[in-house]
Amino acid sequence: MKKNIYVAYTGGTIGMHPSDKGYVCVPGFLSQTLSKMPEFHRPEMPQFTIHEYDQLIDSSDMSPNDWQQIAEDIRANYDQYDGFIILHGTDTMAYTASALSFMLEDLSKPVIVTGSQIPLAELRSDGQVNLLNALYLAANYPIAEVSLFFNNQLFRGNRSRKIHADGFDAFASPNFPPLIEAGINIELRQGKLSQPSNKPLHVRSVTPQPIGVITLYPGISAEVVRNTLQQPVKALILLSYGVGNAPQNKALLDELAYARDNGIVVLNCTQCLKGKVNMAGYATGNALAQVGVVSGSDMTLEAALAKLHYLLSQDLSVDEIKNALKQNLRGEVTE
Ligand SMILES: NC(=O)C[C@H](N)C(=O)O
Repeated sequence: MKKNIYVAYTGGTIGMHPSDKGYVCVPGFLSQTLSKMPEFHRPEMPQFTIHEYDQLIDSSDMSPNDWQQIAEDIRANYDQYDGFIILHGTDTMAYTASALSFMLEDLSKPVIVTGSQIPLAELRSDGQVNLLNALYLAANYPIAEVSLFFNNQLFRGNRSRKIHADGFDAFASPNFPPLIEAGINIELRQGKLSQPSNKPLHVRSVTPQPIGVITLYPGISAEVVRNTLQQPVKALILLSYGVGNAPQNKALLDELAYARDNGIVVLNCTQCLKGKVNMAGYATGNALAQVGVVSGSDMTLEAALAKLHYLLSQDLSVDEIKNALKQNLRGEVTE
């Protein structure tokens, strides 16, 4: 029996067409392009159905409401298909992959997010390799989690980041090894793939949440932090230096203490690409811990933001949210 894969096209370069304003999404164009590519219809390939969304978007326009639409779409088709491919723009792909990982609880089937840097219809497109491999992996490998396939590597979705604006190696997973490497052989990282759940899929809803993100820089003033902490902000991600350090500026630390006293969660993630936060390493990091800042450990910004959206959308107290942020919910953080 051939496997049956559901392909949702949300938008993004893979199905785009040039226009006088640059690339744009054109309804029907992706399906039309694919129908003319015989390799997708070879006997070794699974069966697949393409569902193009009514509003195809550049992924810069993605919002938590769109994450919800994708999650609902997977839920509605979960029993009829063996795996799911989400075709998505690369710009915010790592955010969507992270968000879906939290929203899709108890997955037992593969959900692979992919796209391309050059449209599928163009010469030298990377879309052919990305989509072909994603379909093949979804049909033949036991991937029971949300992952991201790009440039012959399958990454855990909530560990991935876009690291190259115009290269084919656009994604990396700086703090976690790739789940699968697709070379001459397809190599699985033993013990790294999540185990399939034996419970039914549970889709957790996410509603858009007011979350601030501040990158620390030399000379940052307390006013910048104060302005970001204005109502209705519920959480702040602080992209700190190195292992989680910040200037020992009293006015700035007072703003963070204000956040703590007013139920605003402050999460400390490093602005470094690799490694993790350790607020016990230096006095400058310890000062943050003293004012109630929570360690984001080795979570990516994308995973941290998606996790906060997810947690703030559930019925949880501030303390419960702070606790859950430190826990490994979907493989997003190293314990
Ligand atoms: N390569 C791409 O898909 C980039 C595009 N701007 C998008 O994110 O939709």
